[in-house]
Amino acid sequence: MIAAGIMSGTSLDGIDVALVDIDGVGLATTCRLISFYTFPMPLDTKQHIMRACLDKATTSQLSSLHSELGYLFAHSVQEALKRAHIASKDLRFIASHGQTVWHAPNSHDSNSCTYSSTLQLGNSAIIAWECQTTVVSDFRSMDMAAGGQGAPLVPYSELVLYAKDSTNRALVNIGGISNITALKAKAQIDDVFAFDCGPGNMMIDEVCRVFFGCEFDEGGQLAARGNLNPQLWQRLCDNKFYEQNPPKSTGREMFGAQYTRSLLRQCNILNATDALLKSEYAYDVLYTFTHYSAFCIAEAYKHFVKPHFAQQPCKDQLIVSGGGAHNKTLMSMLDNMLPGVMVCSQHDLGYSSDAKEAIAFALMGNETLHGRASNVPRVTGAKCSVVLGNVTPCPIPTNSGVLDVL
Ligand SMILES: Nc1ncnc2c1ncn2[C@@H]1O[C@H](COP(=O)(O)OP(=O)(O)OP(=O)(O)O)[C@@H](O)[C@H]1O
Ligand SMILES: CC(=O)N[C@H]1[C@@H]2OC[C@@H](O2)[C@@H](O)[C@@H]1O[C@H](C)C(=O)O
Repeated sequence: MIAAGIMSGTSLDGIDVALVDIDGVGLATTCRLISFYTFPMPLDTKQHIMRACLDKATTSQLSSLHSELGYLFAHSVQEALKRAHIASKDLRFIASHGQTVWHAPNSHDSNSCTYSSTLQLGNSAIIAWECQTTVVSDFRSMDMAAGGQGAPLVPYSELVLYAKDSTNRALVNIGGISNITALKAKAQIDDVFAFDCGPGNMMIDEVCRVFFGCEFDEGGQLAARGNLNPQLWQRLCDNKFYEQNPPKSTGREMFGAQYTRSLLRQCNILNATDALLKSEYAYDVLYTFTHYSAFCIAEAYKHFVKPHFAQQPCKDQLIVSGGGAHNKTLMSMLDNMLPGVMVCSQHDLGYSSDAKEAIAFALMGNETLHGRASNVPRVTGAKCSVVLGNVTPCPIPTNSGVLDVL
C-alpha cells in the first residue's frame, strides 16, 4: 500500500516527504521508496518556528503555528503526490513527525511543578482533512509517557531496513543534531543501541549565517579553507555531552544559536570589530565547529559503539545519512578520526541519504496502525515497548471502525 512519511527536522531547511510502497509488519516489513521530495521551509514559517523554539511565542502564536504547519505539511504531501502521478485516493495513510519546537526529556522537577515534555507541531486534523486520509502523528509522546527520552525513534526502522548478518553497521544521521545507531551483525531488537551524539549541522549553519550570510556550507567548501582555532576548540570541548553515557538525546535547547553565539563571544570572536580580522577568523571558526561535529560522532563511535561491535568480530561500517553526508569536509574529518572503519554515505550503498527519516516515520506509522510497538526501550530508556503516535482517522465516515485503513 502507498503511504507518505513527512519529516521536518531541527535544521528547519525543508519539509521532507517520502512516498513509499509498504507491506507487511515488524521485521518482515518491505518498504520501497517511490519518490522523495524536499519542499523549502517558507521564511515566515521558519521565523515562527524559531520564535517558538526560543520560548518566545505567545499561546496564540503557538496555536496558529500548529495550524500553519498542518496546512504546510498537507500541501507538501499533495504536491508530492501530484509530482509522482499518484492519485490521492490511493494514499492509505500519512505518518507525520511534526515540527519539534520543544524537547525536554529530563525536566521533571516537582518543586517548580515542571514536567518533562516534547512538542511537535503540525495539526493532524488539518492534514487528515486536507488530504482526506488517516494520519499518524505525535510519535514521541508515548515513549516519554513510558519513561523514555522520546528520541531517537528512527533506530527501530533501521533494524528493520538495514541490519545485516555479516557486517557491524553504525548508522549516523547528520541533520541539525547527529545521532548514531549501532546494529551489530545479526542484531535483534534487544541489541539495538542508539543515541544522539551532539551537534550535526546546527552550529555549522549558525556560523554560516553569522560570518558568510548563507544558510549552510555547501559541500563543506568554506570549512575546507580553515584551520583549528585552539581557543574555540577548548571552549567547545568544555561541553561534555559527548562523554555522557547513553541513553541521551539533545536538541536546539543545548546546541542552538544562543549557545553558538555565546561561545563566539567568549572567545572574543563576535566582539572583534575589525572586519578584516573577522574575515580571517571566519574560515577557522567554521573549520573548528565542523571538526567538533565530526569529533562528537567519532567519540560516540569509539567509546560506546566499538565496544558493542567487538562482540561480533566482522567488518565495521559507518554509514552517514542526512544533510551532513553532503559536507565533504565533515565526511573526510570523520574518515580521518576513525581509521580502520569504512566510512561511507547511504547514497554510496544505493539508498537516499536524505529520505531516511521520512521513510522511517512511514514505517513506524505502519507499525502503529497494526497495533505494534516501534520504540526501542534500550535506546530511549522507556520502561517497555509501546505503540507510538496518535491516530487521526480519515474524516470520511466508513462506519467500520477507525483503524479500517489497512
Ligand atoms: N549540499 C550540502 N552541503 C553541505 N551541507 C548540506 C548540504 N545539504 C544539506 N546540508 C546540511 O544539512 C542540513 C539539513 O540536514 P537534514 O535535512 O538531514 O536535517 P534535519 O532533518 O532538519 O535535522 P534532524 O535530523 O536533526 O532533525 C542543512 O541545514 C545543511 O547544514
Ligand atoms: C526531539 C527531536 O525532534 N529529536 C530529533 C532531532 O534530530 C536528530 C535527533 O535530534 C533525534 O533525536 C531526533 O530525530 C530522529 C528522527 C529520531 O528520533 O530518531
